[in-house]
Amino acid sequence: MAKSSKSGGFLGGLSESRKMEILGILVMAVGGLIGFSIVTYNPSDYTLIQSLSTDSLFALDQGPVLRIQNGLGVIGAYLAHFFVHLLFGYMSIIIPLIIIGYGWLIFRNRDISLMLWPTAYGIWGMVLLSTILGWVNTNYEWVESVWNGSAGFYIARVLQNITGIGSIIILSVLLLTTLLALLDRDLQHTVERVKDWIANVKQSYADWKERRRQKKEEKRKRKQQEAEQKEIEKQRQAEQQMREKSQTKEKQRAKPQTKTESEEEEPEPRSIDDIVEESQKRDRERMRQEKEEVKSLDQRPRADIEKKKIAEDEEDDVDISVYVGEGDEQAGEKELDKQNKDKAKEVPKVRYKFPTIDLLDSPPNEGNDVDLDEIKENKRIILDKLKRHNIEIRSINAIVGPTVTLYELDPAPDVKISKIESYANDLKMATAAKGLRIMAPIPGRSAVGIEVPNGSRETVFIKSVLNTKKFVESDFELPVAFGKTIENEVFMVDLTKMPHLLIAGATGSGKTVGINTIITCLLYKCHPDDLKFVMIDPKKIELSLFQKIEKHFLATLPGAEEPIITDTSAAKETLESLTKEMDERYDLLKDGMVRDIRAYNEKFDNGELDEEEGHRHLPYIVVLIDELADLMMTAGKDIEEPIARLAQLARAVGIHLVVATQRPSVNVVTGTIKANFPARIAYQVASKVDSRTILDTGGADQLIGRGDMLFTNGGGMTRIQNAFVSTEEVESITDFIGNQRGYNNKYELPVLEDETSSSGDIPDPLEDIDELFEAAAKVIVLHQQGSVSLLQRKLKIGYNRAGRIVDQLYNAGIVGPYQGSTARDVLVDDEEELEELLDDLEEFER
Ligand SMILES: Nc1ncnc2c1ncn2[C@@H]1O[C@H](COP(=O)(O)OP(=O)(O)OP(=O)(O)O)[C@@H](O)[C@H]1O
Repeated sequence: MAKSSKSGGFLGGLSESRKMEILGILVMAVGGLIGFSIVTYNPSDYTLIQSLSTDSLFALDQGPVLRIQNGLGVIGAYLAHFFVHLLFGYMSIIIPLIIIGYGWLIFRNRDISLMLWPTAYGIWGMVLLSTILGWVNTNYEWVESVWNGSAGFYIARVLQNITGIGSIIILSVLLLTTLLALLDRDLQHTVERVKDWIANVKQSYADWKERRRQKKEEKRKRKQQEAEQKEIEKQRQAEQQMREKSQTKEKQRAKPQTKTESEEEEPEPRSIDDIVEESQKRDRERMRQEKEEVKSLDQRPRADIEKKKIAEDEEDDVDISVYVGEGDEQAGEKELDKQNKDKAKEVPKVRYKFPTIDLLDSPPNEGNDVDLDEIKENKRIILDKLKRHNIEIRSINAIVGPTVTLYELDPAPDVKISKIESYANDLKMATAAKGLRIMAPIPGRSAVGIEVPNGSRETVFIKSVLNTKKFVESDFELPVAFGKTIENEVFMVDLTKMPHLLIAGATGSGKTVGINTIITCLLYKCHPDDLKFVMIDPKKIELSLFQKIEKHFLATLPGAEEPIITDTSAAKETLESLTKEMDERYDLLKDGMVRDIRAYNEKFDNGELDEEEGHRHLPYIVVLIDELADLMMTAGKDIEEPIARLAQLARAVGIHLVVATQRPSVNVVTGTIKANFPARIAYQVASKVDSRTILDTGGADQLIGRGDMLFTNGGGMTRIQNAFVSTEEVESITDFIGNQRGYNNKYELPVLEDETSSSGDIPDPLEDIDELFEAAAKVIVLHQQGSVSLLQRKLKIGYNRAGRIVDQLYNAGIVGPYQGSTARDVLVDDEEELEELLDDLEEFER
């Protein structure tokens, strides 16, 4: 009793944590000693200790005890016998390791439940390994029994008795799954990784074969060229010899008359004037022929000329000619992949494979079957209607597109073209067509156009658009092939030229598919080093598929919880951060003395700009907003302002906006937004008013949905059938990209200065003043620009430190308050004034 109270008193004087530390050390020591006894195990020790009497342990003569080889003496010999011989052989070392693990956690005062999984894995691994070794020992005696111990041996025996030779298969499978689970908790992921690895090996092998083939081909060509060269040389020499021979013969044969005869044989030397005149004659002839050819062609714009006339109908007095555009020339099946493979090699920084064309569905049939009966019927109705209103038509061309057929009417000279438009509703009723669009006149022509939807429409598959020479060979920076025009031509634009795009369309009209088309086009042509997306999706589902390409293509704020922004305040913050990125990029461009991102990247890639000074390769950033209305309703001006600012200025620094909305009302698509988005797409909208809001004219209300769209870039208007890209296709592309390793660090947008800490008043302005404060003040006054990024670059310091210094400069009255994404004003005009201010501050400090 007394003893225990005494010890309690001794321990009671220690803090709880110290007690734990002592306990931890004790536990670790026990583990260490057991481990020591196991590693110094010697089978002969046990026989020896059995022969020892208790007396010998206390005898001064240590003779027999000294023969024990275990490092922990007699106790060690017993312990090692128990763990190694009786239990799991040397594999039992795992037990003391686990004990040490527990000891460490106790010592560090951590939750010992952290050891639960390692304990379970450790014990399981120990039993499994010793059983496998026991199995090997039972059957082949390759290993000594000290490796498996009696328990391992026994379990292996029992297992073999029950399952025969299958026992080793069971053990192998258990070992494999344990290893996989240890290496990677997610087995599916592992399978994917193994598959990916195999694919990479295959790819490398194919690349190697291709390179070898190319080398062989080059060698063969070189040899062939050499042989040809030799042959030519031989011929030349032979001719030379012949000429020399014949000349000498000639001279010998008729010396007196040489002059006249040789003059007759050799062609008359031609003067320069003769040659010029001849070539002019040839040019005149060629131009005459070309003019003839052009005359024989239709005199309409280029797109129209390529249409193929497939039928003519002269049943009544008005001719109708039916044309179907031939479409763009298809590229070879693997041409895009090959080109992309080469492109990927140009960026050795990251191993990246472009999505391959076989991830896309092939169109089931080539082209659209033209329904001539339908065309004749429509012609009859149109003519009939117009005749009743005394409008005479001389001829009709029908151009059959994937979704609609355009009837181009050539009215008699005395017909007032605008009159035809007023009969639109009449015509609509007569043709029973859902969306009938009348162009009176077709811009720039004296013809009237009536677009009537086809009875059966053709789906324009994305593959049939991407796998064309036009797309594959395009050298646009951000090529987007929306789909096909009425002439069946691929309609392609460079997003960098637009430079921003506003999309509107009622729900279900094909906006999301349209955005997916844009992303798909870009993914098939742009390397992740050159392109990042910022995806804002308040509807939360439309863009979620692209989460998988996060590691490659998405740019977010540092520490952002979701790669796709769905929440309004995060959207606002991201847009503001983008304006900051824009400002920083402008600073970089200014510093690099270039005018746009293309020239900047060229200069940087050529090593003309110093990374140390903050220069970096700038990827294009495409900002996608799927549903502007949701953002505008909740945040209004806060969202509108950064969008307008980006739209006004971001073009040169490679930031492009694609903004979509299903509610093209004036409070969503405001004047400010509209003014900054010259390129617009309208899918089907509910009313003419909506159409006017987005296109400044009617027409979108007459579209027929499912990707039927009108595109305008400020000038004319083009009707396009949007290419269809299915969810499954998007999934395969994103899986293909997402399963690759990607970048170690995501592309992060700049952090916004915390308004509260930046503009709020800090009690003591000179508290913890930074060592670089003075230097920073000088830089800022010299450049007359109060920006954090300037300090980062000039002083080579991190963002946070630069931000802190700017706060201190603000408190010292050197720069003005925080102004969102623009740099702060500098309140000190020159160095002299700065010196005075700094002197005052020093005095104040004292
Ligand atoms: N280019 C296209 N070709 C063929 N079908 C299309 C095309 N675009 C859209 N569709 C069809 O129209 C449906 C609706 O398209 P989508 O989801 O893109 O519309 P949306 O305008 O985004 O609608 P919401 O605003 O409700 O999301 C698609 O599921 C698809 O079946």
